[in-house]
Amino acid sequence: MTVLEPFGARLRRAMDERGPLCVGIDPHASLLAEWGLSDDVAGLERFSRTVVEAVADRVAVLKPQSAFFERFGSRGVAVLEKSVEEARNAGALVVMDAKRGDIGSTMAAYAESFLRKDAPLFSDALTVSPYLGYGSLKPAVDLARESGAGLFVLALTSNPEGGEVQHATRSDGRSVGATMLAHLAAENAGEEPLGSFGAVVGATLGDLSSYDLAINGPLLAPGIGAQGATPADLPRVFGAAVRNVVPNVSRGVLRHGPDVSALRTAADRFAEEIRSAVAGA
Ligand SMILES: O=C(O)c1cc(=O)[nH]c(=O)n1[C@@H]1O[C@H](COP(=O)(O)O)[C@@H](O)[C@H]1O
Repeated sequence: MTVLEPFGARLRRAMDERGPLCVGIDPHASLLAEWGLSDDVAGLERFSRTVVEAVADRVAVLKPQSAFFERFGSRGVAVLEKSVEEARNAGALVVMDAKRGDIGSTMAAYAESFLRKDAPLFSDALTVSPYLGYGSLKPAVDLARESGAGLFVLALTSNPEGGEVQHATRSDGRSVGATMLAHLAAENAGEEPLGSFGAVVGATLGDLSSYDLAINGPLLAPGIGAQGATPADLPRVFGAAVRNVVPNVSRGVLRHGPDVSALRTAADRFAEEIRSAVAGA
């Protein structure tokens, strides 16, 4: 089996070559309807194929949201498998957005599902939740390292409800979100050109200058488009860390379908706005 180069190195190269945009594959029932597709496996397959065809050859990352596929049971998961394969074949990195998190022994099984190189759903990286304790993610960290894959750990999420957990202060005065960032910085120490263990930090959060975002790893930044953030917000939110930001746009691009060239144009427009915002930072 070929050994993959570490995810962080592959991601850095993809960001340099294609720009950092991540397009989400989020087949909401409402989007299937807007695209004139049926709310079934055939509609799901057409939707996902169209997004891959439109953007997998031009963006650094595609992020399928697993729930929208799981909704259709095993046949939906089969579509997800195919989408991952097609997107990777077209040169995009795939971040599986499944937000897994469990006690360590069960976490090992989730890791086997997404991070073992020959698993049917193997993805370049996986979103994970550390709220059973960062240490519970160890099996995923270990297998990701072995496979050349990565993780995106929920640190400061884009939704307004996240603060009650993530901004909570520990007895040592550090917030829970900052603690997750510190764990990731330790994971990525010494890695070049970029570590493989990223944080999810919402682009919607405003000024994050009180957080140390210098984790030497990627920062997946959802919230642009439908949740109200814009590419122009990125330098203000992320400061010097903006060069490691992978901004995600899902509905902001997807609402332009089903026309392939309209989807491409929308993705290109976001990519260009992101490029100029980051260049001016
Ligand atoms: O991990 C994520 O991707 C994620 C974390 C977060 O804090 N906020 C967030 O919106 N997401 C995901 O990012 C995508 C955002 O979609 P749009 O709001 O349509 O651009 C969805 O798939 C969310 O599940």
